[in-house]
Amino acid sequence: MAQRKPIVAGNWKMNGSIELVSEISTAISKYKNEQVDVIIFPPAPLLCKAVESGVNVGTQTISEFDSGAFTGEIEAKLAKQLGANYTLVGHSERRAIFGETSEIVADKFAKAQEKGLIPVLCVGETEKQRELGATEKVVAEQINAVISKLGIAALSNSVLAYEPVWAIGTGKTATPEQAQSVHKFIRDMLSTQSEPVAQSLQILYGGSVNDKNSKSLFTQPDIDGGLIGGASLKADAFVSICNSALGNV
Ligand SMILES: O=C[C@H](O)COP(=O)(O)O
Repeated sequence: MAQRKPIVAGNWKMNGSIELVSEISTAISKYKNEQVDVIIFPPAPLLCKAVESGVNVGTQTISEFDSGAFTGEIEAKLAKQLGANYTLVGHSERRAIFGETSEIVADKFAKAQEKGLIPVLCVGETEKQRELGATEKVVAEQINAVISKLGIAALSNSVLAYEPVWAIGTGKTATPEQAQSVHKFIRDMLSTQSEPVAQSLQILYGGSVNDKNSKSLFTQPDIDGGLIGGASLKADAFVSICNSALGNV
């Protein structure tokens, strides 16, 4: 089986402060040469502060357009120049609140890669969709929107995050077995198109991950770390989650 380096990513959403950048960057500086990649996704106004602090940084979304009359948007080329290395695309809050369709998400994914950012493609089903037994169908459609536009090879320079919408910010984490089952489904689905891409792709779990449940999630064979919301805003909890990705908690 391919060795995949774990990633622990903190999505601050529209939270945080200059002080928090300083606190978290100090707390996670010890992971620089460790066997885990730690990435912070601060709100856009904190991007430069976060880069200056020395942490590995991504944006929470990116425009599918090049520069121009797009008030409020984040340009991929500029984000890269400023020091971002990653961007989230298709987070469920962007899909649900800001109307991003899977086609728009695929355009954003393409623009990110074109400008040198690594896209972290977020996918996941709602509670209703899970109840209807449509989890795999929904996740497959969200991933296939990118593959149809760019081909399977595009996924080799990206990260995937499975985030069941019902588990986000609710305290209702998927069980390790539930999460592993969807991660395995994704890897099996991709392996029908490219075994090397399927085996090397890092697939993160997100949804109410905390310092108590991270280890049992991260030790699942197809879970390669986490995309952390609320718990990434607390230095102690976030450090503990990073440690569990290293397997030393
Ligand atoms: O991007 C992160 C996810 O939305 C998870 O958020 P949460 O850890 O607060 O549930």
